[in-house]
Amino acid sequence: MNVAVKNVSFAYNGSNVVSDIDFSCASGELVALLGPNGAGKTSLLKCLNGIHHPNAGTILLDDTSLASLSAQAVARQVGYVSQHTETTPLSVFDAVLMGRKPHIRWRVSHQDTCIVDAALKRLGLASLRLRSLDQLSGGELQKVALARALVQEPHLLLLDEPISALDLKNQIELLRLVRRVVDEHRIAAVMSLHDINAALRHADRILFLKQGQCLALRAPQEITAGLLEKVYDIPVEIHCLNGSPTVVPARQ
Ligand SMILES: Nc1ncnc2c1ncn2[C@@H]1O[C@H](COP(=O)(O)OP(=O)(O)OP(=O)(O)O)[C@@H](O)[C@H]1O
Repeated sequence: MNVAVKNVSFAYNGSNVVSDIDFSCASGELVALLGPNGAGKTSLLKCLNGIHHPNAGTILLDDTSLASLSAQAVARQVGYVSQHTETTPLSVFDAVLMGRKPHIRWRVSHQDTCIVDAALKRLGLASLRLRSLDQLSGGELQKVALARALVQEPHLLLLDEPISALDLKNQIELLRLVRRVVDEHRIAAVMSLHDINAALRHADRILFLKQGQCLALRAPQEITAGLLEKVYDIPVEIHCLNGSPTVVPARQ
């Protein structure tokens, strides 16, 4: 799927928190959203999944306006991993199965349960299959949320800080998994992150937001220390480590 965001603005109570954002994300592309707290990353992601309605601009999913699609049609195409996962007494299996809802016609099929089991295995959640969500750790919940979005088989995957509660191994594995899904299934993905180095390693392009505005949209190798200083108001250095640009705090 190709996604085109054209001059999108969004406001809470009349005050813009996303202003005139313009970018595209092609099939097979992973765009990272970076920026300080409160920059508008979550608000922009919620515009992309139809939860929020922009007060200006348009979002096109393969030339179809998102605003013209029913909630069901959006759910068939767009998967969303939110920043906060609700804990309910549902089992892990049932919670992930809910991701199949947009595709289920009359009843859950054998194929649906196979897809769910495969996602649980892929994310290392098989042993927690029957555990209640309210008995999971924050990191396990984050992986359940990704599994639910993956079984939806979306054409556009939206991820809001998907690694914030994960340990190092799980962070690396989850981002590699997202990268693989994007590459293998040629889906488009937009992911907000606070880990700049993870974005540099995994994203094709990075959109920097500050106070709701796009400061830059660049490929990882085009990012400069000056740009990061402008975004985060703190001096940094970029060094090449194992062939990848890596950001560290500037020596004082
Ligand atoms: N429901 C709301 N009503 C009013 N203002 C809100 C609401 N939700 C968020 N905001 C404000 O909108 C702005 C953008 O918030 P948003 O959550 O999109 O930022 P973010 O970049 O995702 O932040 P973070 O990195 O801290 O998660 C912030 O100033 C925030 O205080």
